[in-house]
Amino acid sequence: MTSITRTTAPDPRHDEILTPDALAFLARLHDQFAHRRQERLEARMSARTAIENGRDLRFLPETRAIRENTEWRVAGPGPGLEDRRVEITGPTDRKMTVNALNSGAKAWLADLEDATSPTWANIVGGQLNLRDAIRGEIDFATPEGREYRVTATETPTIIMRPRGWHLVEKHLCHTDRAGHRRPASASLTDFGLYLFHNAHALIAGGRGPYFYLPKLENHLEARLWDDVFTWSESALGLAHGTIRATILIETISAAFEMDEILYELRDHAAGLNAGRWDYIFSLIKNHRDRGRSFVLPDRDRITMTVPFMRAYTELLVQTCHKRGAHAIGGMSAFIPNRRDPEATERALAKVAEDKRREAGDGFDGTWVAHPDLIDTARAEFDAVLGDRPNQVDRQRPEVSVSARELLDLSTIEKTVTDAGVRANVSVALRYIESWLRGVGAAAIDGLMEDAATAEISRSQLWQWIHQGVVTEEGTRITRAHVEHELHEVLRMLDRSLDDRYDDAENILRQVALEDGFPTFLTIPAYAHYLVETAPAREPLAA
Ligand SMILES: CC(=O)SCCNC(=O)CCNC(=O)[C@H](O)C(C)(C)COP(=O)(O)OP(=O)(O)OC[C@H]1O[C@@H](n2cnc3c(N)ncnc32)[C@H](O)[C@@H]1OP(=O)(O)O
Ligand SMILES: O=CC(=O)O
Ligand SMILES: [Mg+2]
Repeated sequence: MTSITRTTAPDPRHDEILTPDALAFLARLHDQFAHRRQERLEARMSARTAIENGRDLRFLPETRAIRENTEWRVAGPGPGLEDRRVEITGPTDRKMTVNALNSGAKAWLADLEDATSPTWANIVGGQLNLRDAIRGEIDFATPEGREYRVTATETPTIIMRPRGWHLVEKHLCHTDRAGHRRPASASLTDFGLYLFHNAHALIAGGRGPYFYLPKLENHLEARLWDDVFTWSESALGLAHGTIRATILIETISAAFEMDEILYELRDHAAGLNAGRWDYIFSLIKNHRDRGRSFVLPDRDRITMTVPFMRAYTELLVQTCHKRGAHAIGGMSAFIPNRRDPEATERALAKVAEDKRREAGDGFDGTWVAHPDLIDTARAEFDAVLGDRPNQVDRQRPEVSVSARELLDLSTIEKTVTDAGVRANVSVALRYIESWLRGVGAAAIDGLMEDAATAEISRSQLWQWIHQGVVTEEGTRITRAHVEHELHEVLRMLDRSLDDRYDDAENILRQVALEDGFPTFLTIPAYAHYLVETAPAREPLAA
């Protein structure tokens, strides 16, 4: 008998999400797909080893026919997804949920990935908030008496982003037919609970169960998601193709398989998104041992206009429109500050520039991190789209991107500065501290920081140390130098008795200063710091 078991004592409202039927659905999902997830994760390790050993990524010869076949198209937008010109992203706590629903954006990426610290309270609480929001029951008041109410006449279409395949959910355990007990897959948990509780209500409301799929590395991972969708539709009595997915192209290997990823998910795919921050992280991570030619400059110098980033976004728009899929732009990290009009003006100018370029390149919509950015982003897309809901019909036959261009860092100016090292230490440390307190997206030095941007900071530190990079000022970046910077940053912080800087420092040391390179900082950080101990073990479903 297979089962999903909770490893923590129940919280009364959590029982509305972790119902016996929902857990039984999760158990069946895991019976079907847990072993295939494991296979895909093992395949990731061998792919990485090949790159480490000098093999360059390439367009796959064995899938050439899929790329060259001009006939096939994807399902395209489901109801409520036709016009996605501005999408707001953010975590799913109750306040953010109400604010996102009132924001005026066309869609809301309700995020359990980069912007969420996966504490058990955030994960189940997020599911509760989504469930309440979809049923129009999300209004609440803070203890101080501030009331939050959904007042918008038209709320954004909700697109939920489950956690990536690499993560586990240790507060649920799956026992398979052979009696092996393992932590649940975070992706299957997030996807399964959301679909189980909300699919029928979403459809009744004229929209549907829509997902962003994060951190895919290749088309076989897309095939796994497609099989998960098809199986789940059948299990829950939904018509095949009801689920729609927008797939993030945010790993360097996925950039070589955009057509193939859309093809695998063609009955469910609505679009691709250019997830720039994880993309940069993935480029660094996979080539970290490949010598100086893969070293990148200070984080703030890796802009969207450097040639390898342009090659990636141009290819993405071209591929999407060829297949009838939406191309959705990414996140400018500049955020406004309601207490600082000048900083806000600078951020709005940066965001406008970013969105103007995306709309001009053919993207159909874009992301913003903050409600005060919506008007700015919308104006740039309105200028290009006018009354049209999207520009999917705009083909880009003139675009021709080679494998070499996706990987060519030779034309980028590679300056690393002392300030760039200090900024990476400071941002990574402060972000991890926030994440440990359960806050997965934070405004730090005027920028939006989340798990993806923090990964860039820590992986640059690792790579600069291992490649013996010397800064513009002549400092050799060694472990001792980064340790020194870490002490300086810690010394200058405003500390409080209940902050988590000691733990954050330990994590940063582990993920940036040791010889080993954890594939994601959130894996060890989650296992050691976010998992609650188990006061109760309660078998719930069979
Ligand atoms: C790499 C990627 O994956 S990008 C996608 C993942 N990252 C994200 O989604 C980040 C989303 N953005 C955020 O989380 C926030 O904007 C932050 C953390 C960057 C800044 O948040 P704050 O410090 O609260 O900003 P600020 O104080 O200016 O917020 C003003 C109001 O706007 C609300 N707000 C800010 N951002 C958002 C958002 N993304 N969604 C909904 N409401 C928001 C705040 O809740 C606050 O509401 P209140 O007046 O009721 O208190
Ligand atoms: O998820 C988005 C990214 O930029 O990373
Ligand atoms: Mg990402």
